[in-house]
Amino acid sequence: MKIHKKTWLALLWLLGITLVVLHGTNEIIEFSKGKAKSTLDLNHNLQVFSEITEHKSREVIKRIELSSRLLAKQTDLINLMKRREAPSDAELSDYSQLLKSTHSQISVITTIEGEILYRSSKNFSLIQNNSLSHRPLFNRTNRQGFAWDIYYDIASEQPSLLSSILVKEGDHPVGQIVIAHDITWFPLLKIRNTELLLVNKHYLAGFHFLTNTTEKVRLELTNTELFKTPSGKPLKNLEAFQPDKILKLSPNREFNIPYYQLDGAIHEKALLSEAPISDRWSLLFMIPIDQEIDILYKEISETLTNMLLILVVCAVLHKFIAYHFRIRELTFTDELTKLNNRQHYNLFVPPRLHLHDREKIQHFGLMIIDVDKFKSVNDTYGHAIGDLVLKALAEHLKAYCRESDLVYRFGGEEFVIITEGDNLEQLEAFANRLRELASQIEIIKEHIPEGITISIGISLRQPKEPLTELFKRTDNFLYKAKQNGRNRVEVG
Ligand SMILES: Nc1nc2c(ncn2[C@@H]2O[C@H](COP(=O)(O)OP(=O)(O)OP(=O)(O)O)[C@@H](O)[C@H]2O)c(=O)[nH]1
Repeated sequence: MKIHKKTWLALLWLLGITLVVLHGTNEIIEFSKGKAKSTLDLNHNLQVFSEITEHKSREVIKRIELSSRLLAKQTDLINLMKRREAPSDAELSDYSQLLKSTHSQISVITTIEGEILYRSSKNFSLIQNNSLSHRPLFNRTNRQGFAWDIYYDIASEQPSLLSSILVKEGDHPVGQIVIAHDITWFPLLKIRNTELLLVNKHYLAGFHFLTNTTEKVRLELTNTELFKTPSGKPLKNLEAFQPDKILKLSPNREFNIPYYQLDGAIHEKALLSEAPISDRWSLLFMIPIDQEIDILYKEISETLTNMLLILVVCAVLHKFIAYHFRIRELTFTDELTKLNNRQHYNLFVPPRLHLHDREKIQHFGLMIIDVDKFKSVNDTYGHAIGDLVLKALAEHLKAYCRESDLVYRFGGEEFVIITEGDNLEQLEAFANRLRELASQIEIIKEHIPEGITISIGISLRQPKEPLTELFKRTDNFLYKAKQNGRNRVEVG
């Protein structure tokens, strides 16, 4: 079963969403952040989107311009011929150049398939020559004959004309033969047949012209007597058509139809009319058409749909991830200091103990920090200044800790730091530096001239020691620091 690429895209995003929802781990969140930066960059996507659209639109405009020029040229030539004037070589060469400049890569028609626009009693319809539901127009292996594609509708006793023939290469329409009655023979011989059969890029204009011409042809030919056979019998099932041969006919030659099928029998050299072609068929020409503009429009609309889909998904994911990060922030962050909170500690610290147990980490340290006499700070300077102290101290701790350290506000005026790799001496020295510097924090001293002091308890985790035990032991050292006069560090 072929899965559409949009479905893949949707599945991929769905997988992403599921991963983020199911595993709110750091890694996934960091990964999502990275993704958010690249693929979810709305501005970038919008820019790409507008560039594609602009590029495609420019192409369409260019093709429409060329198309109008070609159409104008064709109309000029037709008008010339209507006045029974021969176009000059220069004009023909212009036309030829224009065709050349507009044709696509296909340079030689290798196969010509017929597809026919024919009029039954009321409607015009398209018959594909390779369609099973219709008989082939052109039977290569058994060439029964070729003829103008004239169909006599016996039921209605009305002659019908296969008024135009679409020439295709594969599935690609490359030209359209239009038979018109009232104008002189288009001097196609001067323009190489292959050029006429080439794809040009002007489907819209070509089609417009074609439809008008076809309708005109239809109206004119319906009223003629052209469709009677010499014997006066109606023609029936004239099937085959060879555009290249028709193009080789010259205006001065008889319009000679070698074969046609009449009532199932093959009649050789039967003519539609004894009259020379110039009297009977005044115009036969091929209008190269191409659906490229149509295809471009389709491409644009597909691009639009795809890009819009991506943008919608991006927008939804943006919101989703933004909410996700916000919820995560609210869950794991202390609102006042923006440090990690106790929930974060409960969730993310225990897994780290495994590393210590497996001796992947040599030292696992815990530090509990408490602001001394914080109650009196609040009482003396007010709660707002108390908050300011907590925020400033949090920044101070964050600034002096390593990236790998985990810094927590544990509640109230109590902070916790988890360290890895430092021995007790190193931790004590670090804690003392923190303590000394805390008393000099500028912003605090602006409000509290004497500054603040902190007390710190430190422990290193013993092998296999539960986190709660470690915390209790460290808290005892903090208590000891308080007992021993505050503004000091106690280790154990
Ligand atoms: N401004 C402010 N104060 C807080 C906050 N959380 C807790 N507190 C206050 O912090 C004070 C803690 O006081 P205590 O536990 O008595 O301890 P202390 O005054 O620091 O004394 P020692 O710890 O013994 O040095 C209380 O007055 C709480 O109201 C907060 O978020 N903002």
